[in-house]
Amino acid sequence: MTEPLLSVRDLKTQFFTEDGTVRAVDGISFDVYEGEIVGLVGESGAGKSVATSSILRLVDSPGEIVGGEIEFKGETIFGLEEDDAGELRPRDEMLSESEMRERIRGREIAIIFQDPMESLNPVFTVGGQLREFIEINRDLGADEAKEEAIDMLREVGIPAPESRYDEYPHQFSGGMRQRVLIAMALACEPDLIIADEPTTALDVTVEGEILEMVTELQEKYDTSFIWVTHDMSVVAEICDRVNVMYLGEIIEQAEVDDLFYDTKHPYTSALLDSMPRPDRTVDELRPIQGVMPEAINPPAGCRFHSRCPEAREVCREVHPELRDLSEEGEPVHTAACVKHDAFDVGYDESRSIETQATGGFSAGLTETGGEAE
Ligand SMILES: Nc1ncnc2c1ncn2[C@@H]1O[C@H](COP(=O)(O)OP(=O)(O)OP(=O)(O)O)[C@@H](O)[C@H]1O
Ligand code: NI
Repeated sequence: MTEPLLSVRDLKTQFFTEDGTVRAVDGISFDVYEGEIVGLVGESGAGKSVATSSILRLVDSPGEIVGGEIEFKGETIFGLEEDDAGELRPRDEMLSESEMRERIRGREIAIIFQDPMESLNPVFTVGGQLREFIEINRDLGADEAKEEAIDMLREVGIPAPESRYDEYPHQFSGGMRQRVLIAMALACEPDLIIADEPTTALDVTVEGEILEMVTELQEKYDTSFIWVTHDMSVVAEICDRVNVMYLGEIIEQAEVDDLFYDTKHPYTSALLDSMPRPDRTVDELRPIQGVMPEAINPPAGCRFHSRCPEAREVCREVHPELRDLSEEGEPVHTAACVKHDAFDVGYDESRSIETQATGGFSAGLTETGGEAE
């Protein structure tokens, strides 16, 4: 197998707040290979955005990447080592802040956010902003950059790009603005585009059109994507491989078809049951029970046990690491759930517990779990 374009290993990012340490990203590992769209999916607060800002080293105080490694095209975006005194310090080969700013962000790794108005300036024309961005990042002259900007607008499906070039962001619809941001992201021909819920605020039809366009552009440019979403139907539509996040951890990792048709983690099943599907009526939708606990004090054992319909006593005690559960010769499919035989921690013999998913107990009672033994 070829080397991954991006490799994230045991990444940990925390926020040091007055209330305590928020373990927003708590030891995640995943790879992105050339030309694939990798999903990062999970409910609000799972740590998806913190994970992506960590990859760009854009985590601000009181947040900090406290551990792990991020390698991109053989270079170290993040990595620590112990010095002679046993203190952790950045490795020598770690890219400097100016290298990140001037060479990596925007050029080699582009990012698209949910709200295009965060990235577009309302007082300048759309075309002007795109042209300036191309001028700066690709060292082109103004005329050439303008031509390129119009081409890019056409490429992302803006009708009559020559005349729309001179319009202001507020004259564009939400979907059109998001297309402009995709044009901006593609303009520098980056190797990787990180898309953080770019279609979440749009209506389903517009979202569908944009996802279709991205799929086409992805094939044309062979760009890799990390696609952040809380929506499994978006995953189904666009991703090649998926990482499911829960409370700072990745709990299942698989190719998209395997994730949908051979689901291994109860949280993934719950996410899938909560999403509309063509083969089900709306009445059959089952929202995930309970709320995600705080990332300041994650529950012991499996972090999902307080909401899991299949939880047993052992789930309160054993904190499962991701394990590959695929058959020999099959693509890797990892999950962090002890109900699978591969974990061999006595799940079958363990007694079922009541959780928010089975009814009966409040979040407080199941999380402390004191009366179990
Ligand atoms: N600046 C901050 N200070 C303190 N905690 C933070 C900060 N930013 C994020 N967090 C916490 O980190 C955790 C992960 O947040 P993150 O924004 O990554 O979630 P997410 O999966 O992107 O959710 P959403 O779908 O709502 O965007 C949450 O518990 C959040 O409260
Ligand atoms: Ni987010």
